[in-house]
Amino acid sequence: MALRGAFRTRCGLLSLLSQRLPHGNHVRGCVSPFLSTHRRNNSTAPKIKVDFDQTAGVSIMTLQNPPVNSLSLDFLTEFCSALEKLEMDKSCRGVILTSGQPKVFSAGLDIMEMYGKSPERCGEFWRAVQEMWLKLYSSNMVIIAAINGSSPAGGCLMSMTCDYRIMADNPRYSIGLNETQLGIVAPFWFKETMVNTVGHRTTEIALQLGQLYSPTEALDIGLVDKLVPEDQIITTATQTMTKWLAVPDHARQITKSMMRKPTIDKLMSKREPDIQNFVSFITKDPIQKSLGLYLAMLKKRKS
Ligand SMILES: CC/C=C\C/C=C\CCCC/C=C/C(=O)SCCNC(=O)CCNC(=O)[C@H](O)C(C)(C)COP(=O)(O)OP(=O)(O)OC[C@H]1O[C@@H](n2cnc3c(N)ncnc32)[C@H](O)[C@@H]1OP(=O)(O)O
Repeated sequence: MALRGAFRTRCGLLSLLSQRLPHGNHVRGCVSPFLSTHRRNNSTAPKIKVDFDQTAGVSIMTLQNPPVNSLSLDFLTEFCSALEKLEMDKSCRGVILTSGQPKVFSAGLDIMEMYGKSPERCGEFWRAVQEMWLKLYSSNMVIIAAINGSSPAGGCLMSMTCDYRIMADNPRYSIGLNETQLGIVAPFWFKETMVNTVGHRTTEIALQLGQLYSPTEALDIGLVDKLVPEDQIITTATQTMTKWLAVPDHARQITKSMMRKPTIDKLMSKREPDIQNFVSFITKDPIQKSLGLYLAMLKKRKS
C-alpha cells in the first residue's frame, strides 16, 4: 500500500513545490524530468569544519557543503570520519552542530545521490546515511543542534539525533520530515526518531502530511527545544552545553542509551534488509521520474 501510494508522486511533488515557492513564484508550464546538468559541489575543500575548544571540551562542527549542505555520499563519509575522531578523543565531551551556509542548516539527503544511480551506488549511499544516523544517535558526547536555517527531511533527521535543538527564530525557515510530499516514504528509523522526539500522534500527522513546520510551530510540538535570534544561536548553544556537561558523563550516557537503544538495536538488526528495501524502492521507474521532476522544479523556481 505504501509503495502504491508513493508511486502517485507527480501530484505530491507538484503540490509541494507550489506550496513552498515563495511570493507567488509558481511553477510555470511543463517541466522536463530530464536533467542534463546539475551544479555539483565537487570541490576538495573540507565539507566539515571542526573547531575544538580544549578548555571547554567542546567542538563546533560546521557543515559547509555548498550550496545547501545536502547529504551526499562524500559529505556523509567525511562527516562520519570527523565525528568518529571526536568520539575517540576523550577530551571532547560535547559537539555543537551548525551550518556555514546562509539560510539552510541542511537540505536533507542529496537527491542527486538517489537519481540515475546504479543499485550498487544507491546501496553504498544508504549505508552511509545509516552510519551517520547510528553515529549521531548513539554518541556518548552531548550533541546540540544550532539550527541556523531550513532543515527539511534528512536535515530534520540529523537535528533530531541531537540531544537538544536550538533554532533561529526566523519565520522563513522550516523543519520537518517532508518525504511524503516528495512521494517517498520516511523509513522506520526516521519515523521512530521522530516518535522519540515529539510522540506518536504528532508524528503520525507530521509524517502522513509531510509537514514542514515554522520555528514557532516546531517549538510548539517539541520538534525544537528553544528559539533564539539567529545572531545568538552559538552563544546560546554554548551556554546550554555548559549546563549539560555539568551532569556526570556516565550517568547521562547510560540514561541516553536507555532511551535510544531499542531504536538503535532495531536498525542494527535490520541494516541489510533496510538497504535492500531502499535500493529496490528508489530505483523504481516511477520514483526516479518523480525525483527527476522534483529536481527540475527546484531549479526552475529560481528562473
Ligand atoms: C517503503 C519505503 C521503504 C524505504 C524507503 C526508501 C526510500 C525513501 C527514503 C528517502 C528519505 C529521504 C530523505 C531526504 O532528505 S530527501 C531530500 C528532501 N529535501 C528537500 O525536499 C529539500 C529541497 N530543497 C529545498 O527545499 C531548498 O533547496 C532549501 C533547502 C529550502 C533551500 O532553498 P534555497 O536557499 O532557495 O536554495 P535552492 O532551492 O535555490 O537550492 C540551491 C541549489 O541546491 C539544490 N538542492 C536543494 N536541495 C537539494 C537536495 N536535497 N539535494 C540535491 N540538491 C539540492 C537546488 O536544486 C539548487 O541547485 P542549482 O543547481 O539550481 O543551484
